[in-house]
Amino acid sequence: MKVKSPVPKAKGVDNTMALINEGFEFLRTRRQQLESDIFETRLLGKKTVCMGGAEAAEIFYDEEKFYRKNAVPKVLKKSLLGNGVHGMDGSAHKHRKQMFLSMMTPERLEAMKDIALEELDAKAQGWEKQQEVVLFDEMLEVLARSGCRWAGVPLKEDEVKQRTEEMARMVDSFGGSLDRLKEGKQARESQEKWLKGIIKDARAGRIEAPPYTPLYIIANHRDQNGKLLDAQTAGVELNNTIRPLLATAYFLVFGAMAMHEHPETVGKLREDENDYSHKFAQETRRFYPFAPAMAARVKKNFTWSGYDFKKDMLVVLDFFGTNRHPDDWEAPDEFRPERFEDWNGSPFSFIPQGGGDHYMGHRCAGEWTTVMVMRAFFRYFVRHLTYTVPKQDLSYSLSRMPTLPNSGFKIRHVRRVKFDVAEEQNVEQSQTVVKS
Ligand code: HEM
Repeated sequence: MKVKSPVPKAKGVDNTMALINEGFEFLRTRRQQLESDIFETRLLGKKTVCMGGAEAAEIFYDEEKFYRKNAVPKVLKKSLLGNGVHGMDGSAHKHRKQMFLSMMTPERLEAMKDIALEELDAKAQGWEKQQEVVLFDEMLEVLARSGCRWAGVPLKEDEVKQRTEEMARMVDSFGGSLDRLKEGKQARESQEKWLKGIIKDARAGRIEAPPYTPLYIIANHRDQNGKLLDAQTAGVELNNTIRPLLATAYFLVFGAMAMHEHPETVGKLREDENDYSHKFAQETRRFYPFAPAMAARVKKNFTWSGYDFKKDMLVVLDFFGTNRHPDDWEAPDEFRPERFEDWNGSPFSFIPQGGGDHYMGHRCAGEWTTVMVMRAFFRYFVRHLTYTVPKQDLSYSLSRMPTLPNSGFKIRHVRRVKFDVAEEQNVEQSQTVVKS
């Protein structure tokens, strides 16, 4: 890690527009240009300290040093995140986080993977009759159906399109365009109303949810004060167990594209020796962009790396740039799944879904499910399907957040070659995933 003294300031009075225009590369490029892993700038008119790299991540996830309340811009609460676990701190956060992690037992992780495979296989049957399939759109629907089933949320057939689109719009909203933020906000309002109703129905016994489902767990969760969550908050948290699964669609499409662009990976995925599919999924999450950064505020004054962090100061951690930091990753801009063979497992150098400890901090509660679904789908793509990849625009812009290959990854001539999805469902993954 390199920090210049004094810590440099990025050029420009306010860099909000530069961040929106440059997207994923904004933080990394500034750190490279300024030759410092910490620099100052102004974002949304406020002085902001930006940092990247594993050591910076370790500090950022130290709960003694940082808090989350009011760190993320309000517009993102109204579109992407809602008013729930993401902005909580201290013991209230740990109590709420425990609620999410109680859903992630090995059995329930396997169940998520199995449900998702079943939905994928059902969808793939239709692909055989279609001339062309846009993988991204298909993945969104498969994941929306899977997430609702896993969460115990009833999703009527005539609601699938609307609810999938809403969740997709919320996920797509965070990159700064006003139109997308507005659409994300409308989608969130509709979802919160829907899920608030589902919570009320579950509490009144009108919907029966088995006790291991997120719907049951959230509807019956009691906060530290011993009271049930109000129905609105419970709806927000229920959404936090379904909506984020749709983010996996981005990684699935990037992974499919990686197979196409690195054909030597296909045979290795098919063989899956030494859990190659796990390494392939990890490298897909490291290499391809999804979550660009996270914000927090300084809890109390402290000095680190020669810089004075002042109480309440806004600090942004560069996720994308940390996943490609040359201190931790050799040839970081190359796609190499094998690099995970002897990876040291640091919770701070590889942070596509946040860093630190899942139980103690804000690291993503759905990281294990994400990896398992990715791995199972990649295995399914190479072992149970054949398809061709027509000429298309597979370029993707790093200035759009989130981003995706322009074509959404089109495939043609799809055939299912093995029809027994149970073969994949029987591949247990939770033991390997929860470890790393
Ligand atoms: C590609 C898939 C996903 C990505 C990229 C992703 C990314 C993230 C990120 C960046 C955070 C914030 C970390 C921080 O605040 O430091 C987060 C938090 C969270 N994620 Fe995910 N996530 C994904 C899938 C999921 C899934 C499938 C679930 C649930 C089943 C989930 C549930 C959550 C929850 C509840 C939090 C809040 C944790 C907290 O504040 O303590 N995520 N995720």
